[in-house]
Amino acid sequence: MRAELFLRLRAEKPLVLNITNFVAMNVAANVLLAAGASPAMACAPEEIADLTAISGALTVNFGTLNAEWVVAMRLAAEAANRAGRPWVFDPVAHQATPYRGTVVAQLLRLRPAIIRANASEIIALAGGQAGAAGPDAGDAVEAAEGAARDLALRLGAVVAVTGAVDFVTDGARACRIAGGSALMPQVTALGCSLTCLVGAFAAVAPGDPFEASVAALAAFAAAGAAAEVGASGPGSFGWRFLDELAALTPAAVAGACVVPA
Ligand SMILES: Nc1ncnc2c1ncn2[C@@H]1O[C@H](COP(=O)(O)OP(=O)(O)O)[C@@H](O)[C@H]1O
Ligand SMILES: Cc1ncsc1CCOP(=O)(O)O
Ligand SMILES: [Mg+2]
Repeated sequence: MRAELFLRLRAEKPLVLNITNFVAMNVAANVLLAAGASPAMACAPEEIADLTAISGALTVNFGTLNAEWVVAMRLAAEAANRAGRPWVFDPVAHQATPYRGTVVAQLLRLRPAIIRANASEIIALAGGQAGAAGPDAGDAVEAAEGAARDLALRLGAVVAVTGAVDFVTDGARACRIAGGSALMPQVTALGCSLTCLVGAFAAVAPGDPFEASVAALAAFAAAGAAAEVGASGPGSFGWRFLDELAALTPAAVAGACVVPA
């Protein structure tokens, strides 16, 4: 299934609309291009519904939030729902401020198909006490697995928690994905970029956000492990990672360590 989705992504090059943060815009566009998708970054409320309607999927990331972007995010999520397109939510550091907390509640009501976040963000989303307030995780993925299952059932969404070993669940099914590299959290916006890649896989997997999420995380795990070979730090890892994403094969995506949980 993962290899098939990857081949479909490469063949169809889906247009993926991303409302993402200033830090991630360039990084994520390069990640999507390297993986084989077609990225569009936008945030104007005036055009966001129109752009959503012509895109295969929408991703929403509120890392560098402001009031105008919140309007765009709501309009885009509503347009995605109207058009039957999946939308993926990355609530970066939503636990940091009351403003983010208000916005996260508004956006969750608009029914994301997939939530992709780190362990601290998922724990906080489920109402728990997170070990970090900023964009970097302060909790292990294992500590967020219960919260992820609860959220998936409560929201009717797939929840993908990332870290050293990722965890994906739709409330009924669950699996863990190992691989990647400890250098990944040392390169900014790779988590945000992964959210965009989850959107790309969701665009070519209509009706199966669970498999789409697993495939995207497996692709990152495979490319991350390969990029670590020969990398001497976060800088060289960053460009090697893009090269490895571009060089990914269906066999490498299928061969990633994915274990039912
Ligand atoms: N210690 C680690 N070892 C291997 N892969 C990791 C590690 N930490 C994060 N990753 C990978 O980095 C990517 C981004 O995840 P993460 O760092 O959790 O997101 P965020 O940047 O949103 O906090 C994911 O593919 C994840 O599997
Ligand atoms: C540093 C930073 N500040 C606001 S958004 C952002 C990027 C976070 O990226 P990621 O969640 O992928 O580490
Ligand atoms: Mg993040």
